[in-house]
Amino acid sequence: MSSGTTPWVLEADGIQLQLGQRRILSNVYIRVQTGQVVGLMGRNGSGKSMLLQTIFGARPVPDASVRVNGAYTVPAYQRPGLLNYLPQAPLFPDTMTVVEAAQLLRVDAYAALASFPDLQAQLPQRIGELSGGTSRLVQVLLLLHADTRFSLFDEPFSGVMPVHIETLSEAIQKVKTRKGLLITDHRFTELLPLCDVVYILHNGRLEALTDPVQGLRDRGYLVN
Ligand SMILES: Nc1ncnc2c1ncn2[C@@H]1O[C@H](COP(=O)(O)OP(=O)(O)OP(=O)(O)O)[C@@H](O)[C@H]1O
Repeated sequence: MSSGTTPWVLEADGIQLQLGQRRILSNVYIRVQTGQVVGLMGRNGSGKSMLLQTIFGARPVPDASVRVNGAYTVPAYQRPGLLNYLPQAPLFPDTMTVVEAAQLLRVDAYAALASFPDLQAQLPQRIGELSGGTSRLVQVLLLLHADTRFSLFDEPFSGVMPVHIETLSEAIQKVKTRKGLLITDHRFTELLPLCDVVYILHNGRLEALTDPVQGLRDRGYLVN
């Protein structure tokens, strides 16, 4: 896939979400473009997953505007080749093999796992037979290499061992030359160096941090 010279821009605007008495998202605006990794930070329960689900289109909310290159695109998942989404929960059935999952996404599994030779040996295995961290890593790699303009990842590093996070981060850096990535993860120290833009979600409001490290320190997300 080639994104050409003009970047693609994915924007979500006016996102409001109320669950019971609680306002989860208040008039949220977020922007991701191809060539960027955008980090979404926030405390447990701040609404990060809800926001990703809303952008993807899995959670309809009133008055939400999701636009691609300025054109209204709701639900975004219906537009072929636009975006994919890794939820916190497993994406594929346990009985599916890694090869079958790759075929479903039209991904060359061998190429997608090229940075992880040990994983290539597990291609014929059922996803339910992989360890938790390996399963997570495989899912992230397959979605990362799928032919979409954008990928939305909800906790891609969850359960993945540090040395693999390092290799995965290198793969993300390579892929972002043709993709826009919106990533939320609590592994701030691993995620931050990858990010071109960092947003923080707090009390329903989304704020872009001009100095992400200092901004996260000031808010008590980073100790040092
Ligand atoms: N089905 C539901 N009904 C009511 N409230 C819900 C429901 N699902 C989630 N919530 C609440 O919505 C809020 C936002 O949840 P969300 O999963 O988006 O948070 P998050 O920022 O992704 O958290 P985490 O970092 O722990 O994954 C939480 O307070 C959660 O308790």
